[in-house]
Amino acid sequence: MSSGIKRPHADDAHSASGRSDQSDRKKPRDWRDAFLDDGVPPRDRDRDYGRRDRDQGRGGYGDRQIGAMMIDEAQVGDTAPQGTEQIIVNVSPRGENIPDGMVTAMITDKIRDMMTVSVRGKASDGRPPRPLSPRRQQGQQLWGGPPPTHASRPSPSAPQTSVKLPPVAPPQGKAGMGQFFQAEPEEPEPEPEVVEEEQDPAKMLEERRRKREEIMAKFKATGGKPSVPNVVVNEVGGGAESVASGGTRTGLQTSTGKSLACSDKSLADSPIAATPMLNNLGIQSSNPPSATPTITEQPSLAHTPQGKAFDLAKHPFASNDSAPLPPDTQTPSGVHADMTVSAADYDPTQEALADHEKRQKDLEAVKPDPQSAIALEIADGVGEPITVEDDDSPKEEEWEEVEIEVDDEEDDEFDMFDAFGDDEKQKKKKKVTVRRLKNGGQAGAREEIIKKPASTIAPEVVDNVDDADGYYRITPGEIVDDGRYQITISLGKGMFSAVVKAKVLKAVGQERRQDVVGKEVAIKVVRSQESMYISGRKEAQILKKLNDADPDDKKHMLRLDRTFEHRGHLCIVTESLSMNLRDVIKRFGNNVGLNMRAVRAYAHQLFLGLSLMRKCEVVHADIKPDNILASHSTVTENKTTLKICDLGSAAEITEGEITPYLVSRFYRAPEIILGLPYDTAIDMWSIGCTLYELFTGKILFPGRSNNHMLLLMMELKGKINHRMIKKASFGTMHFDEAMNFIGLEKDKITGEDTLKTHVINKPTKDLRARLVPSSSEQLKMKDDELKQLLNFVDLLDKCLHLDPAKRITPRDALLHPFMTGH
Ligand SMILES: Nc1ncnc2c1ncn2[C@@H]1O[C@H](COP(=O)(O)OP(=O)(O)OP(=O)(O)O)[C@@H](O)[C@H]1O
Repeated sequence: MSSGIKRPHADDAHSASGRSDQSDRKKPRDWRDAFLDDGVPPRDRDRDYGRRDRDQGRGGYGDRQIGAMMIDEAQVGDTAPQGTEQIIVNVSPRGENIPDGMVTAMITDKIRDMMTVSVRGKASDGRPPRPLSPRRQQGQQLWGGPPPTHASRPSPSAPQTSVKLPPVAPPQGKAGMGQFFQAEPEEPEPEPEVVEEEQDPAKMLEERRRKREEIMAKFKATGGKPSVPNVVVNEVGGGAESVASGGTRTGLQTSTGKSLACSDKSLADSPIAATPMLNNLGIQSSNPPSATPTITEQPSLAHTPQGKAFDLAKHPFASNDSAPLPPDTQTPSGVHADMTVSAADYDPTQEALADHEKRQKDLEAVKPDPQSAIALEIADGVGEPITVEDDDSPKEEEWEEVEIEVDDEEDDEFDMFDAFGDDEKQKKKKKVTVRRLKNGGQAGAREEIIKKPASTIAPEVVDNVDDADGYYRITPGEIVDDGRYQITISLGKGMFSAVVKAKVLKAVGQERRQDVVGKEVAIKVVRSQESMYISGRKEAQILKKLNDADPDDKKHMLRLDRTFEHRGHLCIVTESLSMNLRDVIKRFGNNVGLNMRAVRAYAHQLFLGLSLMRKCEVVHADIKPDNILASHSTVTENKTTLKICDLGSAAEITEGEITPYLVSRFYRAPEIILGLPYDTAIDMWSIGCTLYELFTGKILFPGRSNNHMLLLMMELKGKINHRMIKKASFGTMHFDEAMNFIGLEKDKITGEDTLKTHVINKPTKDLRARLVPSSSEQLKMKDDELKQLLNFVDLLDKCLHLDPAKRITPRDALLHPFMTGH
């Protein structure tokens, strides 16, 4: 049985401040602006664009209606000088049924043709082109050619001059398309030298479609979810109400089109993106197509090569970075209106603090046994020994910490007045903290642990070393542990500790190879509370076990140096790393997430870490972006190597005690909430939630409570099986006798808590629909990008299996096609 010390996690209502309004998301400016002719200045148009999309319930292309549009004409701006041209392509509904992808390809091809004309064209009379007006020059900086700005366009009221381009023979296979691009020059135009690569877009598209269908067919069997809404809510005492979202579908199509938010990214890595047109638009991707990550780098079971640099941010035009907003998070019903919670805005510490008391109450049921816990630590040889005296006192006695004054034994310097026989010299006093049992602590006879006195801070500040919450007050420059370390800066603060960066000042003990003078370390200064102290010792003990099992440091587990005590605080010395993954999301993927390559590289490292824990039979029990640290390369500024940290909730599998508050709520597996026995599979669940968050920048299950968490899980993954519910310690809190889910919800009108019975048969939401763009957008993706995205969805699906027995293991995850690329 465990020590009974488990860290509390919040379970209160999630702050509404964490919500992000998706409707505020702007569409990135892109080359499609060239096809808008709404007379709105570009910046305003961006905003308006989004509004129209929302209002009309379709997305992405403004007035252009997908599947029913034609390219009307290409116009050369009336004021364009010879040899250059301003191109405005009007896209207007005609009723013809042209697939969206084809329209895009047609437009892009045509514009590229036109740009070719622009580059190669010369005036028939040999004159150089007329200089551009300043306004056009400005525009040309953006376009590298004609500016498509509002100012340079004909106003809606002014007659537009439609001019035919010089005769550019439509390429083979484009029969019929040429008519859409009829444009005539205002003045006789020079005969351009048109060098046209022979292309057959229809064939190209057909080929892509065929490949795509092959890929989709392969994945259909594994991940497709039904599109039929099927969660029915029967309000107790009321009529049935459907809470099905509007966003469910066959798994590949988005009904709202909002998934197109990131769709423009697809162009950068697609063959289309490589056209001079995009280059001329000034759209530079820091991850050009040639740098597209290959997905066969190393055997996945091997360790990740250190320092292999990769970008983190999503690139505005990278197709595989599509992370559409979950359409099913935007239900007007309001039931799940709080679904979209930005990962960057979420602060789990606040939540943990709010729930601390609740958790303490919960722990009272299982009284911790500090004696056995401490004795166990000593037996394991973690850190420095703590004096523990035999104690046969009753366990129910309460502990207290007090400060007492004792003689300073170190005050034994030569005293010249001794020579005069001053035997009565007063010894200096110093303060020490002792921990003793409240009921039997008379005359100090029951003192248990003598903590180290303050040795490096002036006595006058001794009383003031902790703040009101028991955090040690950090003083940069302070020297701790008998001159061994000097604190430099604060690195972060959690529920249980303040973490500082420090420099090694002296190496103590030759056996400590890690003590290199000048080396930077992190010191976790645990809060001065008994439960946290014990929890900290346990953390060091488990970290040591994991490090010992990974002597070559290949499994992405934080490295422990040693522990010591400072002024009543347990201090855990570890390697010093850079920012945690929540900060990485905030900095490189705020609200949109990181790019697929980074997610894949991080996933690999996390699965390796998890495989080590599984091998050592250790459950981390608090995996979340906050507890995963990235290393910092001062050379490349890359955050490429991860380490799993904060093992304060970790325990041996055999110690796993049933508590519904283990793991931070958003990352909490269903078996914990239900009160079932658990193992390392709970960490796999948390990693699934974390990977989703890394890729989308959104929290997957932002439940307000454990009960709400279960509802969100079942909406996405279907019903929890009856076997699990029957065995669950807390099953009756969430399910009725007929195994229907009982949801605790706030009444929208009265605000009162009400119970609703949910008959859940199948999932109503779809992971794939949340992550994979619409089929028309898929046409713009490279095949391997689409395959990788679908593999990612499949892997997440397996990490998030409701039944822990069926959840993917770390080893299988490392061999999954998303990781191997096969
Ligand atoms: N080795 C380290 N190097 C750099 N920063 C660190 C290190 N360890 C911790 N930190 C920073 O301090 C923060 C708090 O650390 P940690 O999560 O271990 O503390 P905690 O008190 O156990 O927090 P929690 O509330 O998550 O349980 C981390 O999120 C991280 O930003």
